[in-house]
Amino acid sequence: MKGVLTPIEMKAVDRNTEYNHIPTIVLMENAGSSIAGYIMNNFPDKKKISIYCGTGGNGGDGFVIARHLLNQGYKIHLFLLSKPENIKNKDSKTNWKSINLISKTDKNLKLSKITDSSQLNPDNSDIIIDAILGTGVNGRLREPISSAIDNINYSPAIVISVDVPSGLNPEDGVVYDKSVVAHTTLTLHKPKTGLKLADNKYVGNIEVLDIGIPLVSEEYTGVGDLLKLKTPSTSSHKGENGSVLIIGSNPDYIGAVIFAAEAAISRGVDLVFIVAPESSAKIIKQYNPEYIVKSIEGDVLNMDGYPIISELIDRVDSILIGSGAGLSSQTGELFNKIVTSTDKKIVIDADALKLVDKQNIIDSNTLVTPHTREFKEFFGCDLPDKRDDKIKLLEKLSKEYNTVILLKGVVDIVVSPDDYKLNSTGNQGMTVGGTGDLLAGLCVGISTRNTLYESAYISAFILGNAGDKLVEEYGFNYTSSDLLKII
Ligand SMILES: NC(=O)C1=CN([C@@H]2O[C@H](COP(=O)(O)OP(=O)(O)OC[C@H]3O[C@@H](n4cnc5c(N)ncnc54)[C@H](O)[C@@H]3O)[C@@H](O)[C@H]2O)[C@H](O)CC1
Ligand SMILES: [K+]
Repeated sequence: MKGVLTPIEMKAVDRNTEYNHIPTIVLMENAGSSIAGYIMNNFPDKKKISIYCGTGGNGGDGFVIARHLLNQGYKIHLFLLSKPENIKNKDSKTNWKSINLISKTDKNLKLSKITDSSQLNPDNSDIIIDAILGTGVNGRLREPISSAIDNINYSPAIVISVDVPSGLNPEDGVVYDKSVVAHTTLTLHKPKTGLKLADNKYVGNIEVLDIGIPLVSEEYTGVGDLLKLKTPSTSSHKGENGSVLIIGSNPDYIGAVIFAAEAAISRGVDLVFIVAPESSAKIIKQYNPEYIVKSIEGDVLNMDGYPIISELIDRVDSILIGSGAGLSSQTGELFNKIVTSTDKKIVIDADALKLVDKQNIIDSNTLVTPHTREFKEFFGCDLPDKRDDKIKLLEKLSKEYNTVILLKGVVDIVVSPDDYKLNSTGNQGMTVGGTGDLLAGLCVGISTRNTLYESAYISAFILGNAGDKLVEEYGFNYTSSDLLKII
């Protein structure tokens, strides 16, 4: 598992936790109470505390912290840096209502709604808690947040930032406008990449607080991972939303490239080029006018097609080789030439796994998608029985051959040189022909805008999920065409 997360990876883990039946308000409660616990353990005697709150989840953490510290006898002045109706986050809204109610009854809590910076006065509390902005900050800091940050930075108080110092970019750690200068940053669940990249002056010492997110939310795929998909921009022109080249098929089997092409198109890919032997090219062309089909002379894919292929490689984002290509040595020569002559992303699937020499992928940017038997043939070694041993072996091979490995199985194991993820969606109905081509098509389609690693585990999740939906309706005898309709 990764030690630091980008904000979007954190959001995905958050969302996966909800998918794993833990409501997000529980995470906010855990965040707030663990931060309050840190304050009580480290500053037992500091009794006057200011908490500055924004309108998102970070602010919500602040409301929870106030509630817990009040119970420990602290005097709290809570500043909401907005009108309450601007609080969008549903969990923050709930905690706002509660802390607002408490302020009517508990004399140790003073609550101020700051809508204009003129309402801010020098802050002489012992401790200031910065719960203004966390991973959701974007753009120049608006008022009164901007002045509040100045106020905080001028004060002599010990400043504790919740999750991220407000104003610091949580991804790259850059201060584009201004940021709170924190004595300590209490980051939730895992450090965000920005904290590690930032000038330490802003972050102070980093403490990582657990908030009850189970390992499964990171180790396994979930709906949260779909948040990582780069959505096609509406104002895009043809080809901006990704273009792929699929090289496959042989006279006996043309369905593979069609399933792969349709799956890629289902992910919003604009341009699908297909290179096939002339005998199958004619039929493929008729299937969908969207395809740009180039045919190669001869019955099977061979080196005569390399000139047109290398031209197309320059025009696309990602390449898929193997779908129903057959096992002729001429095709093998072509595939090995392709993997050694471009640094574009390449998905090596199906028959290509029997034709490409693993030594040839080391300097390329590849994803291999074997099932158990294809794995043994491609890597020339057996798979251990225990899953942890499988993961260790896959991590070793992934590093050795600089490739992402999607090992298909009841639980798919996806391994990159620096991380792994498991996918448990799907069912035994998925063994029907064509599902591997759909998966490869999803991978090459998603990889036009995401990494090969993300595309592999997100594709496995999407396809398995589609299969699970079909089982509910049809039992196990569904077809790949049914799957295609769902994805
Ligand atoms: N698993 C977890 O990590 C948990 C995290 N939690 C906390 O939630 C925040 C993320 O919440 P989110 O609502 O996505 O974003 P923020 O609260 O950081 O800010 C969004 C909020 O702020 C406004 N805003 C954004 N940019 C600006 C700006 N430039 N100027 C002014 N205002 C701005 C925006 O309008 C939004 O209203 C995370 O950091 C944690 O602290 C939860 O506790 C749950 C578990
Ligand atoms: K903050």
